[in-house]
Amino acid sequence: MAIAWSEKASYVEVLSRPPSLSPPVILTQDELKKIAAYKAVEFVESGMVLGLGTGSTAKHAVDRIGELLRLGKLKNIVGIPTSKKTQEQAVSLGIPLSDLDHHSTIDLAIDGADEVDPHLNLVKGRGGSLLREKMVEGTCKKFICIVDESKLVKHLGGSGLAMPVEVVPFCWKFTANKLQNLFEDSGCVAKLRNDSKGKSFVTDNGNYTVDLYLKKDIGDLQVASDAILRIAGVVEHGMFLDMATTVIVAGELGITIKNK
Ligand SMILES: O=C[C@H](O)[C@H](O)[C@H](O)COP(=O)(O)O
Repeated sequence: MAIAWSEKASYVEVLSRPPSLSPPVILTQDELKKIAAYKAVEFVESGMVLGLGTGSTAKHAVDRIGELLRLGKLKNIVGIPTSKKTQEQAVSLGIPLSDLDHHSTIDLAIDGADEVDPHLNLVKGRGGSLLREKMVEGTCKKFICIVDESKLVKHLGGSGLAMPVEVVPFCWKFTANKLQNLFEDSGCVAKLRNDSKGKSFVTDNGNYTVDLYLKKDIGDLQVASDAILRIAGVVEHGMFLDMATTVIVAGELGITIKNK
């Protein structure tokens, strides 16, 4: 049975719905993202230093944190945003902000993902952010990843969708060719990402993004990660290996919380 959206509650955790209640509404993907995000925010406590993620799922979590601060249900939160966009959102919500230079230990980070494998490894960056996310989420005590169930995969990178790599603009074609050749056996095609105006997409850090499209999965992820990072010109890639401590999945049958 599909999860039902309650008009009274901001989210619901139901596996079935009493027949006496009004007919359930099938949730949209965005509503599922919101459910996962709100669940994650239940782990936030006053006084925490929080990594604030980026993307359409993380946006719901940041909104919720802002709301709880405004209502006085959370106090003394410091947010470390993982992108300029999240920074703007947090500022608009009145969330006090800092950065890694001033807070090198983060209690909890909450962020979305593009793919999640059964070992809680992630692909991130299809929305344009990955480097700041990796810096922030790599230094937190707990990293809760929030997704709707469409993000679950058996193997990272095998979905035919982009595996993002942030590269320096200098001779990006050279770097893209190196990346494509590295994964030749997986039928890799490396493409520079463009923005909505058809110009090279520029990250928050002034870099470009090369998206790797793979026909097969890339085998051992740690080996692939190390090989990518050895290419001069690569800044960082979107595989977040062994980083998420918890993944909250919202789906048709309710919420699933997977812990490392
Ligand atoms: O670049 C974007 C980030 O890594 C996002 O967290 C990721 O793409 C998931 O985004 P969304 O929640 O919008 O699906």
